Amino acid sequence: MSISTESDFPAHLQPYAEQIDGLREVGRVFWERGWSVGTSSNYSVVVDRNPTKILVTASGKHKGRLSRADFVLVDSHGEPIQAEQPKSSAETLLHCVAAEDSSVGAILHTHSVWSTVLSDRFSAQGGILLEGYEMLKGLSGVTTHEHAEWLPIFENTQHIPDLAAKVKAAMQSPEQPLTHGYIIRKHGIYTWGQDLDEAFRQIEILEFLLECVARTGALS
Ligand SMILES: CSC[C@@H](O)[C@@H](O)C(=O)COP(=O)(O)O
Ligand SMILES: [Zn+2]
Repeated sequence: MSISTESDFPAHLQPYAEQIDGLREVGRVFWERGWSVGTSSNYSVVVDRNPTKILVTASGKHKGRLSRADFVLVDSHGEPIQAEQPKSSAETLLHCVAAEDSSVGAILHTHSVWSTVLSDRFSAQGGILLEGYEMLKGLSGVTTHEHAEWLPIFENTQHIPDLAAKVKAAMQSPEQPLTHGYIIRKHGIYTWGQDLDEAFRQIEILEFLLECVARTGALS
């Protein structure tokens, strides 16, 4: 396991030490829960809005063992702000499209077993309906278990700009805008919040609800 020291903490990232340590803690917790095993997942925090600066995990890093150097600052188009940084997440553009909403301050992506399994099981329906659960109230703005949460499923692809364009259109859809997140088929979940705490809480709630759906199916 690599242990980071101040000497390998790049100077341009040092102003963001708090956010970086928050994202490293997310990686440790999600790894322990089996939601971010190996190099899967990516996480980000919006650290500036004028102009937009997003701190995102570097690509291909073990998310349970992120060092302080395993982060990249990108602009709103996913381009690195500073030269000589590691490569940012292969899915950086998915963070950028979510961050276009000015109320979004943090974006989290997990590769849990339940979201992966259910994304395939429900792909023909185009999404998963989560309704009737008390735990729905853990999602921002939801105040009753009678809420019906639609979690859309997008086809997986290795061409992230295409997927980012589809997610962007869905986020701006007047009929059914993406509110709390979405799933990528046989891949994982993306969610977000106004800050890292809110995004963390939302992924916990979504993971819990998906496990309920999956286990309910297994019982019938
Ligand atoms: C285990 S490979 C997973 C990747 O292809 C990708 O989906 C992922 O979540 C992590 O990619 P990364 O480029 O490290 O951010
Ligand atoms: Zn992924």
